[in-house]
Amino acid sequence: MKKRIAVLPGDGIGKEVTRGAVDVLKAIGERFGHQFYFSYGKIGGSAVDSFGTPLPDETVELCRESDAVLLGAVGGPKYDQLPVHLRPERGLLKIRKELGLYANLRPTLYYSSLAESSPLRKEIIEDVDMVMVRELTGGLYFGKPSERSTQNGQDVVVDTLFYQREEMTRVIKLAFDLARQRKGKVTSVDKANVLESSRMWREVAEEVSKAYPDVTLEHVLVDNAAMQLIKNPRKFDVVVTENMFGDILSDEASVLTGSLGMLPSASLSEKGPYLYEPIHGSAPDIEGQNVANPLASILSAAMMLRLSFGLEEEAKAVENAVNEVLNAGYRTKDISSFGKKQVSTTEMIEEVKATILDHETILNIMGAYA
Ligand SMILES: NC(=O)C1=CN([C@@H]2O[C@H](COP(=O)(O)OP(=O)(O)OC[C@H]3O[C@@H](n4cnc5c(N)ncnc54)[C@H](O)[C@@H]3O)[C@@H](O)[C@H]2O)C=CC1
Ligand SMILES: CC(C)CC(=O)C(=O)O
Ligand SMILES: [Mg+2]
Repeated sequence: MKKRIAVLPGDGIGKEVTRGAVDVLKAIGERFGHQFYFSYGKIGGSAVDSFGTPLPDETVELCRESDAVLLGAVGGPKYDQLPVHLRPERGLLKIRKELGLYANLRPTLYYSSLAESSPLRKEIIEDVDMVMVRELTGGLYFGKPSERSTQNGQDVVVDTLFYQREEMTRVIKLAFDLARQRKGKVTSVDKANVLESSRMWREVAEEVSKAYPDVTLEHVLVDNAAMQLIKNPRKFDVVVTENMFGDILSDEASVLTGSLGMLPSASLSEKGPYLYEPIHGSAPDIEGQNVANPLASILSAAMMLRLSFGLEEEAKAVENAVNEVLNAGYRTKDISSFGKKQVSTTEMIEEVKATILDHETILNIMGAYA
């Protein structure tokens, strides 16, 4: 198979972890005989430095011409004082909008070998297997007006939460379709006791559910959901929610796996290309130290193999390699614990790659005797 992949490493540890996903995709290409062509583009602060904008037209073009997009992360203190339209995060929001990436899938999976890395007790997190479906191109992050002004001598500020009913319907439908392939339960998270947008969200969820009699729908208010995620996470299968709630709850959910550095994501659109990125940010506090966990980015590459290219066996090979490396005791600093082998970002990437390629050697040897 031949595929073109746009790679947008972005800023901070985005660059460090994206190298891992690219290396792993190359190893998969080598083992399974695929040709992946990588083209690099700028986004975020690095694009501001080179082009004076967080999302140059060239980058949008590159993504549109590609079969899939791999993104690192954007942002950093260097850019915090820039006017809003030049902030790195604007580049990320804009590429999501430009590519119509309305649904962001964030799976949270229990890794038995990482049980001791989570601050939560093993009995609570054991066997957690949920997917958060986050609406990605509407809500507060995109609402207009979003501005400051002065009224009667007072500084005032407004952000707008805007949704069209159809924007809610399409992402909620996707969540129901996903639940049908999984454990058959959708938890719709909102704040319908206060927000009109959430009352519409709840209505839409009820409407959509009529076409899915085999899927159970429950509504949970977002504050309660934040608590249940920590207290009783096994109750969740597919969680669907609007943009900002999903952003916040998915960082919280990452604690169930052991680290923010473990959670991958896939952003889906009507026509593609889809975009894959770890859920974490550019982590300026650990940038340049070669300690970032590359597994969220590597697991995002596995999602790309599965969802964009239909390469299930290859996706499993990546996920199995990650599991094997964790089972063998290799740990970046964020998931490290007593008695384990603490490794750097680059060493972790090498371990995953070697595990993928080792299997090729074993398969070749077996082939020779078949
Ligand atoms: N998708 C994106 O590009 C995102 C960008 N951001 C941006 O990133 C910058 C930093 O934001 P923060 O609030 O610090 O969030 P962050 O997600 O970058 O980091 C939060 C904490 O988790 C740690 N962490 C994150 N990823 C890790 C990894 N792979 N391995 C080990 N530790 C990891 C960091 O060291 C930090 O202590 C800001 O400019 C923010 O706007 C934040 C979230 C998402
Ligand atoms: C620019 C932000 C919305 C990025 C973020 O926190 C995320 O997508 O998780
Ligand atoms: Mg976030």
